Amino acid sequence: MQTSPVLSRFSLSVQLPNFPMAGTASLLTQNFPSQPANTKSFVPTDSSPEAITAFDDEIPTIDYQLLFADDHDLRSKALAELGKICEEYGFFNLVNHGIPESVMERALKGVSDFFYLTDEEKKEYERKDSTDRIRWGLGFSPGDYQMVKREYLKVIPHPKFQRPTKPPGFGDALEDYYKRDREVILNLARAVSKTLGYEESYIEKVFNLEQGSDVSAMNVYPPWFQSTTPIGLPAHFDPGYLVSLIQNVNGGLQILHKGRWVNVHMPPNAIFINNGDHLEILTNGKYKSPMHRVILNNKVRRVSVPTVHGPSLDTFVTPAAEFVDEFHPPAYKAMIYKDTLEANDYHEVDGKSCMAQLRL
Ligand SMILES: O=C(O)CCC(=O)C(=O)O
Ligand SMILES: [Fe+2]
Repeated sequence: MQTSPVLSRFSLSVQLPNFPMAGTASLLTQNFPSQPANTKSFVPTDSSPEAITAFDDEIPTIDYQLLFADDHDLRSKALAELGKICEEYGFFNLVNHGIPESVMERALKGVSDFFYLTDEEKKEYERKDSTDRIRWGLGFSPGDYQMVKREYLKVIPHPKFQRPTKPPGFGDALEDYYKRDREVILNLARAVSKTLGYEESYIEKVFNLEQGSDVSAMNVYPPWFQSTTPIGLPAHFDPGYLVSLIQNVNGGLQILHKGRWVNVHMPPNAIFINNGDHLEILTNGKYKSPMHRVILNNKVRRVSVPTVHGPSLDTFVTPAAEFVDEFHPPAYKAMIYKDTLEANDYHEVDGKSCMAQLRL
């Protein structure tokens, strides 16, 4: 892996102009009683320019086709590489995954268009209950609910996708992408099972993926949001076993690797994958879930579509016996997947993590 000694500084240097809050101004005067009461200890307290700098280390790449190659040697080599990356990094760019660029573009365009709807139109999806299947909302600055950093739309692609009905065609575009994304992730889970020494259906069975709970929290980070800090989404971990992410422009996502922040650069048409908390629990800490955050960029409007792929809601997630012995005692509490999400009030991506409660 090539390591750049050069710190790449985001050009914003925290001098964000006081642009008017286009499109969201009226929302800011409203009360959002269901916002999280706190953002826990993962919120970085230091958001000075130095604190948001990150390195441009190379992000590992996995060629999806090679994981399933007919050629035994090619396949074994690719699986060995996948295992090493899951253990040493916990994230990678997935290329050659077979999802047509047009499918990804259509989904991203749909998300972008959704966020251009009027506040009135979007408010139909404002949160009413923590289990709402489609939910739109604003992400705020830690500790300051006047300071908007991002807008999000959350949907549940699986087990039962309930499509947003506007703008026209958006639901279909999402459904198409989610279907293909899920296929890729299920195959990836098979490959990951093998890297752990199990038969390929291991994760599928132990997490009951037929009824697997997938959650997609689409985001837009417009450049005009007023900001005293450049953090668009505070540092956090994702639940689930694997998380997939696509975006419309490169840059903004940073991930913690070996104690330092790394800018996530994605080649065109790649899908960014990271281990989720529940893969970390299953492997008793072997395949760790990486901490990540989003830094605002005041030049571009960035849209991202992360999808958390999780066990079925009733799965009792516990470290697998194969990863526990007298030298490796269980490092995590066992808990039903739904309860871990509920303990977090379903705010999977708002700077909180179930891991704090699950680590022993
Ligand atoms: O927008 C991004 O790049 C990342 C979003 C994220 O981490 C999340 O939604 O969990
Ligand atoms: Fe995340």
